[in-house]
This record gives sequence, C-alpha cells and structure tokens, in this order.
Amino acid sequence: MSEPLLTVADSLKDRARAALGSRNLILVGLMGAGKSSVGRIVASQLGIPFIDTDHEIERVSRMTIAELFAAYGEDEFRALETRVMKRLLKSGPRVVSTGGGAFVNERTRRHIKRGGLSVWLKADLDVLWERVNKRDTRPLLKTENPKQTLENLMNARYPIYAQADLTVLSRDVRKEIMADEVLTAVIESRKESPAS
Ligand SMILES: Nc1ncnc2c1ncn2[C@@H]1O[C@H](COP(=O)(O)OP(=O)(O)OP(=O)(O)O)[C@@H](O)[C@H]1O
Ligand SMILES: O=C(O)C1=C[C@@H](O)[C@@H](O)[C@H](O)C1
Ligand SMILES: [Mg+2]
Repeated sequence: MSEPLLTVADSLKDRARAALGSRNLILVGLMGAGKSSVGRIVASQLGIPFIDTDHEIERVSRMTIAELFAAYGEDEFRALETRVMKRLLKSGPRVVSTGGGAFVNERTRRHIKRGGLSVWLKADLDVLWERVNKRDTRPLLKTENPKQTLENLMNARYPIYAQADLTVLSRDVRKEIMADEVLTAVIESRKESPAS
C-alpha cells in the first residue's frame, strides 16, 4: 500500500528538479522565515548542493556575522554579501539560502535576479518572532524593542521581497512540508512560463 505514496513523493522532486534545470534556486525573506533550514531540505530533495550565504560569509571572513557588523558596520557586510552572492551564483544548479537583507540590497538583488529562480518565504510577524526571539545572534534585532524592529523591517522589506519570482507562505508546519511546497511552487512556475 505504501508504493503509490512513494511514487508521488519521488515524482514531486523529479518534476521540480526537471523544472529547475541548470538554474539556481534562491531563497529570500526575513530572519526566521526558514530560508536556511528549509533550503537545506529542498537541496537534499533535489540532489543538488546547498549553500547558505550567511555561513559562506562567516567562512571566508573567519568571523561571525555579529563580529562583522561590530567591526566593520552594516555597509561593509553588505558589500561582502554582494561579492559572495555574485561568486556563488556564477554556476548552478544550487540551492542558495540568503541572509535576510540580501534581496533588499539593490546590487545583490540584481545578482539574484540574474542568477536563478528566487523564492520568497513569506511569514507573518508572530511566526517570525516566535522563531527569532530564541536566539540573540542577529545584530539588527539588538534593539530596545526587537519585535517592533522586526515589524518595521517587515513593513520596509515586504514590497521588495514581493519582487521574487515565487512566493511560498511560511507557517507553523513541519519544515519538510515547507520544502515540498517550495518544490511544488517550482513545478507550478514552469507551467506558467514553460520557456524559462
Ligand atoms: N517550518 C518550521 N517549523 C518550525 N520551526 C522552523 C520552521 N522553519 C524554521 N524553523 C526554525 O526557525 C528558526 C529560524 O529558521 P532559519 O534559520 O531557517 O531561518 P532563516 O530564514 O534562515 O533566518 P536568517 O535570515 O536569520 O538566517 C530555526 O530555529 C528553525 O529551526
Ligand atoms: O535581515 C538582515 O538584514 C540580516 C539577516 C541575517 O540573515 C544576516 O544576514 C544578518 O544578520 C542581517
Ligand atoms: Mg539563515
């Protein structure tokens, strides 16, 4: 009885893999949306490499993001993020999870738009807050009222994230379900623009 289910799951990843082709799949969205954790599962389902730009920045700089912000400031961090994104997106296919501000930066956004299919993991404030308030490693949330800061970031950034090719609603369901929804969105996008 389990065979038909296996076939459905297999065909989901096979169809998504075929729809993606040699393009990169780039996850964008706010802190806590699930870009890193869902991106890793999506990459494993597709059988292609996974890279997280925050981790890559920490690896090449040998500093944590908090240390980079403290030592050089946000502008230098953004410049490094742009360079890392450009390099990572030169070849594909890969799943690339971005830092929360990457798509907001105009130059980085240009690399992302050229570099593959972008997916916005869109979540509401309570979902994001529930996830990010457990750790205090995010420099932009080190404010007197971090929940208000998160809401301000949502208001400023959501119109920009909306420029991503695809949008998937990130909510309180298992990460594997979120990953399947990303794969489904990739397949659906192919139906809408078969030439891409
Ligand atoms: N669908 C989910 N259900 C439950 N917890 C989740 C889900 N998605 C992510 N999380 C948890 O929320 C936290 C933030 O997720 P994650 O690090 O993947 O977000 P992110 O978008 O990469 O954030 P950042 O921009 O800060 O890197 C993690 O602890 C993760 O385990
Ligand atoms: O939303 C942002 O601007 C950030 C999100 C994180 O992923 C890190 O890239 C950094 O803390 C900045
Ligand atoms: Mg992340």
